[in-house]
Amino acid sequence: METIQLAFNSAVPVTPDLGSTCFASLERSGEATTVHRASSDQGSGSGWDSGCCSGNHHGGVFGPRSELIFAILCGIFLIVGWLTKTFTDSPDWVSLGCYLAAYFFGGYYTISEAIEKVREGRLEIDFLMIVAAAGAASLGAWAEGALLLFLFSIGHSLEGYAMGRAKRAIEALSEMTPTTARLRRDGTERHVSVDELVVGDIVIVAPDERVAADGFVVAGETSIDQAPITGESVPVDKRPVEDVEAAAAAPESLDADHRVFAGTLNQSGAIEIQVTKIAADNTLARVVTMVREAETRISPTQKFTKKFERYFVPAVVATVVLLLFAPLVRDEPFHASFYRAMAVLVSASPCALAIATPSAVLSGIARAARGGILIKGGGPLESLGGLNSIAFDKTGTLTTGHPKVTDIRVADGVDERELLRFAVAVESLSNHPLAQAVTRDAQERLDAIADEDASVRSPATDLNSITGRGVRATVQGDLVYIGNAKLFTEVDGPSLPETIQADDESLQRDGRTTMIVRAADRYLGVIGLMDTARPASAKTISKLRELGITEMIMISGDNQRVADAIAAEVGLDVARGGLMPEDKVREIEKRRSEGGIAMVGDGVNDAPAMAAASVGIAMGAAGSAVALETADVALMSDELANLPLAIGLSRATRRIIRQNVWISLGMVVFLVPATILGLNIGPAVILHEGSTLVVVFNALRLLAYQE
Ligand SMILES: Nc1ncnc2c1ncn2[C@@H]1O[C@H](COP(=O)(O)OP(=O)(O)OP(=O)(O)O)[C@@H](O)[C@H]1O
Ligand SMILES: [Zn+2]
Repeated sequence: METIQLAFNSAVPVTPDLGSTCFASLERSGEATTVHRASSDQGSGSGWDSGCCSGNHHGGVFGPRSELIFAILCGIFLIVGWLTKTFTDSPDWVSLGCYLAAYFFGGYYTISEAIEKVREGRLEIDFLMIVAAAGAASLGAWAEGALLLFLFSIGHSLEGYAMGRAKRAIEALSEMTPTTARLRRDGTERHVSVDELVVGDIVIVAPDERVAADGFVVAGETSIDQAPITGESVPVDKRPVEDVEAAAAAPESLDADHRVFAGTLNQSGAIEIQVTKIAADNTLARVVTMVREAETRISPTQKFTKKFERYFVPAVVATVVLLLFAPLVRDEPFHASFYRAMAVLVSASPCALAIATPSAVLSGIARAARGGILIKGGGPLESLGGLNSIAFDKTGTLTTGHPKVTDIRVADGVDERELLRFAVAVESLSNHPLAQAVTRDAQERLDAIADEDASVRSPATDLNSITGRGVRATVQGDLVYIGNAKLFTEVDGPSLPETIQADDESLQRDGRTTMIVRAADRYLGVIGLMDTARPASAKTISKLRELGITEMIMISGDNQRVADAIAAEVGLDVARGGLMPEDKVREIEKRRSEGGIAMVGDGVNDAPAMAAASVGIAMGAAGSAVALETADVALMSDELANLPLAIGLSRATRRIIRQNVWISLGMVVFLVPATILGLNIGPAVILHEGSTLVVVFNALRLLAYQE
């Protein structure tokens, strides 16, 4: 019976059936994926359905390792049988008994699998093995038959075991979340299952405990090891939010020092958190689901190998049938021809080829996930490894995304307080990073220069954002516009006065992002903001350059001067400023045609550009559901520093895929003529299985990939 253990949520149908690509599955089951649900009697072995040559983990009397143990028993009986026959005078039935036992243990899983596949109309290599072994027995060549079964079963149980390892590396992620939480409700504390938690619950997290739910801190201070989610090695400090209601209303816009994620490890302080996501919906659960889905997406190389097999399989079948007619042209008994044909079939079965890419993709994705990088399938993984250009968004990607108000230039005859009040009223409705900075800093300045009661402030209504330009809202009946100079060339009303224009330009020359404020027909002034480059950006860029990324550009909606300043600071070649989202898309497409290009953004307003790129990479995806869903590659941490790891790993994966394809094809190319010319089925099986194992273990090296 073929089973695969889905450690949890067995409703997720995501098991690639590598088997459907295997030779000899005389193509009745051409579908790409087949689902094998866990059967309840299975142990903990999260096997991998490498279908092709079985390779599954079978449960059984010895638990999840039964298949391997059976294979070993087969080998032992084979040796004992051979020794007694060769070196003792014991009666024949002793060695025959041993061989029969060897047949039983070696053939048990092979037969049950072959039967199951034949029922599904698939004729695979296990069936051939049985035929060959039975043929051997009927000719009295018990030892040879047992050797075949032994080699076949040991090879495939090892292969299944190895693939299970890669699979477990992913499943391990999901085991990070605790199953129970300490819930405080109605003044009492009790342990409940995490599935019972609802949004708004207060959960207590003790020191050295894993956080039970996604949420934000409402009491206590601590630092948290977020490595399971973001791959960051340094714990992140956490402190309570100031305004619980506001935090609950918009948990996604909270800073990293308030938000916590299920599965991360609390360090020394006890904290209370308010739950923002139910268990099934938390970041880790979503990541695990996506990683599982990712494994099933077919990569370009896999497409190629499948196509190859479509032509290859019929060719081999034809050859084998021809070989069966050898006695017509050669003087040899039929069983010799039959054996040769079987040996050719084994040799030509592209098991190694079928598993070459999926094993590497699986290991690569698992290794990336451990580093806080979610790669959504073999496609993105392979494209990521082949990149030579990367485009970056500016705000929140290369810069911290937390701009500060640095300058306030008031127009002649305007009271600074008026400018600030309008700005705060309007921008408090927007959640653009610039707006957040204005709301915070201008309010602070307002508090400093005019000790007024904030409640008398007139609120703004009807906020409209004008993409790439700014915002519009109504305050006390006045239409207020805030945005860049371009905005005011496009909207009705008086055009930009020269003084304002001069202020705007002088601020820009100092590398400031600027916003001009106009209420009704009056220009009130210009606000200058500055965002600083992330400390890690420059180092990351130079690492990427070392990795051989030749072209790196910045595409920004901010003005050209700011774009240039930041680009120079972090070491980018080209900066394009003043771009609308559609300009960004055009910029990407222009470069895409010259080869692969990735777009790195924070996933909020960069979605079109990310979609246009060969690979869309989102940063800070742990904090943004949208970024997590839409990107091809999601860097869970809000750090660019993981990008070189992602690219290095993808390159290594591509390299290993290439090696694997050569190894598997090479073995077929060698074995087919060799068996036609007389190589025995025994060595053919050893080499065939050997190449399959080499391919899988080669792929597993990726699990240990270091930057
Ligand atoms: N809420 C706002 N208030 C004032 N001006 C704004 C606002 N939103 C956008 N702008 C103006 O529009 C410009 C472009 O904004 P947009 O959000 O498109 O930039 P972006 O492409 O995300 O920028 P970056 O490349 O810096 O990430 C800003 O530089 C600013 O001048
Ligand atoms: Zn095989």
